[in-house]
Amino acid sequence: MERNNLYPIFLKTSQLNVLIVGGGNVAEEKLGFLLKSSPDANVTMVSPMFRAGTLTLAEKGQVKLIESKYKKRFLKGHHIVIATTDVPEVNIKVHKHCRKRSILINVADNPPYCDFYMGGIVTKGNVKVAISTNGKSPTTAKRLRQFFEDVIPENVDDLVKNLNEYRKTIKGDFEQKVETLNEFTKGLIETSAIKSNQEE
Ligand SMILES: C[C@@]1(CC(=O)O)c2cc3[nH]c(cc4nc(cc5[nH]c(cc(n2)[C@H]1CCC(=O)O)[C@@](C)(CC(=O)O)[C@@H]5CCC(=O)O)C(CC(=O)O)=C4CCC(=O)O)c(CCC(=O)O)c3CC(=O)O
Ligand SMILES: NC(=O)C1=CN([C@@H]2O[C@H](COP(=O)(O)OP(=O)(O)OC[C@H]3O[C@@H](n4cnc5c(N)ncnc54)[C@H](O)[C@@H]3O)[C@@H](O)[C@H]2O)C=CC1
Repeated sequence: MERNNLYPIFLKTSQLNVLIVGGGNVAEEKLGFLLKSSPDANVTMVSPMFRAGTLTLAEKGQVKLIESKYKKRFLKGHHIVIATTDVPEVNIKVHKHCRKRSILINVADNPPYCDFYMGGIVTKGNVKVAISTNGKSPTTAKRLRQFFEDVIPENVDDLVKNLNEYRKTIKGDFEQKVETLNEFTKGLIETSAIKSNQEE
């Protein structure tokens, strides 16, 4: 069976600068998903035109809009770039410039030119789940995202917060703490395993 070898990480986008090249449909979609997951992300967009919806989204977040064609000087200070123009040569040029500068680049909807893929993302309080199909079926990533949005309970965050409090009260060395926390949370997995077996 093929397997997904990508390594997911959870970026602190408030400490990073993201550049989106282009201001059309795809740019707006990517910006929308980015801000949905990370409303505090620092984003700059460069494009000769922006959609009305993009302007609205930009007002809600830390988004700077530059009305211009792409120039490589706009890469300065950016850690991550998403290229979305409708001119393939421009996207490929952005890719080349980023590679030269070791900046991570995603050419939206163009897997061979992506250092990373955007994923389907579910956020429930402190809990976040990110989904990738290895670029094979973004639609499946979207459907799985919708599925997990439904099935992960809203109060999962209470569990995390309670365990965080409990964690502070446990005495003993690191190993004892790990053991206590594992013993305490064992039931969570067993209960759901029993439940799903019963449902089958
Ligand atoms: C490889 C990847 C690179 C990247 O863009 O990062 C990529 C590539 C491509 N997307 C395409 C199209 C569509 N993308 C979506 C939706 C999403 N696409 C996203 C990610 C990714 N898309 C990365 C892989 C993720 C993974 O590993 O699974 C999501 C998860 C996140 C996000 O966009 O932020 C977001 C859902 C978010 C959500 O809802 O939660 C839909 C569905 C819809 O809009 O209803 C369609 C139309 C239906 C279809 O075609 O499937 C095409 C064909 C373009 C063409 O036809 O030319 C390619 C190119 C190709 O596959 O070759
Ligand atoms: N719209 C969609 O759902 C999908 C689009 N695509 C592809 O993705 C690409 C982009 O699609 P859309 O966003 O819909 O196109 P679009 O035409 O809505 O947007 C393109 C954007 O790129 C900007 N742009 C053009 N040249 C530029 C330059 N030199 N520097 C900076 N910005 C520049 C334009 O001003 C515009 O804002 C196209 O190649 C399209 O074929 C692929 C899959 C789905």
